[in-house]
Amino acid sequence: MPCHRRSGTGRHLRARRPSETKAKTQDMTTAAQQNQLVALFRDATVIPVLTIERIQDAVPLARALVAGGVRTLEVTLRTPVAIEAARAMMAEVPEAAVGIGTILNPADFTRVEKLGVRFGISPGLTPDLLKAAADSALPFAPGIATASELMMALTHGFDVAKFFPAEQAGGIKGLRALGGPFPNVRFCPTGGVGEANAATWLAEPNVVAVGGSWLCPTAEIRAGNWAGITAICQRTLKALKGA
Ligand SMILES: O=C(O)C(=O)C[C@H](O)[C@H](O)COP(=O)(O)O
Repeated sequence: MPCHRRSGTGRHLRARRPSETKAKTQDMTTAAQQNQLVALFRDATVIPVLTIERIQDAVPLARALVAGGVRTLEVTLRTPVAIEAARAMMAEVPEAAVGIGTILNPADFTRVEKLGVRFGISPGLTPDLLKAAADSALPFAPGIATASELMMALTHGFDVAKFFPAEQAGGIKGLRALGGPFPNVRFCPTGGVGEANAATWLAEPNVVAVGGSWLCPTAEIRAGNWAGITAICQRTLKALKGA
């Protein structure tokens, strides 16, 4: 599939900086990190976008998702307990591959890279955020909705991107149009993806995974309906297997 080719942006190597908790080493390139991310995303297929309001929900929620076969989790920085929630999930639910979403600026990135999470995601990008991410060892997928944003991401070596908001920013037709000039970019569409259309998105050759909140509705989290969340995950994965 053409989507497996790398864009070959030729990342320069950077020296280890002792001040960073998780330093980028001399033999590490952004391209290698992007390949790690592709492997993780492909394995995940679906990535729940989690908004955790109460710290005590973090571990049972992660367990419910893992029980439903969904192991790669995006904890968004939308709530004050997000960082603590990610820490608790990593400590108590080692089967989960925990990442952080809604990274909006370099300060967020710095907080996140110290956590030891598997990946970072943002809904959009800024030059400062891309620079922070390119200097870091943490695999990162910037959010893009336009060709210009994608070009900026590529300039910094990022050829795996979150396409956000996927449905609202052109849907499958929009993604296909972007695939023309950028055949080597791999995408994780998020925003408006759900049980009804996940398979359609995943059938696109340049889509490595889809993300969304449908796997973990706020109402179910608030109600502590962990069995219900497990059931949504199982139903979704079953439908995708049959697709
Ligand atoms: O918070 C973030 O970091 C985001 O980038 C946005 C989320 O990924 C989408 O809002 C999820 O969209 P829905 O699945 O339609 O709810």
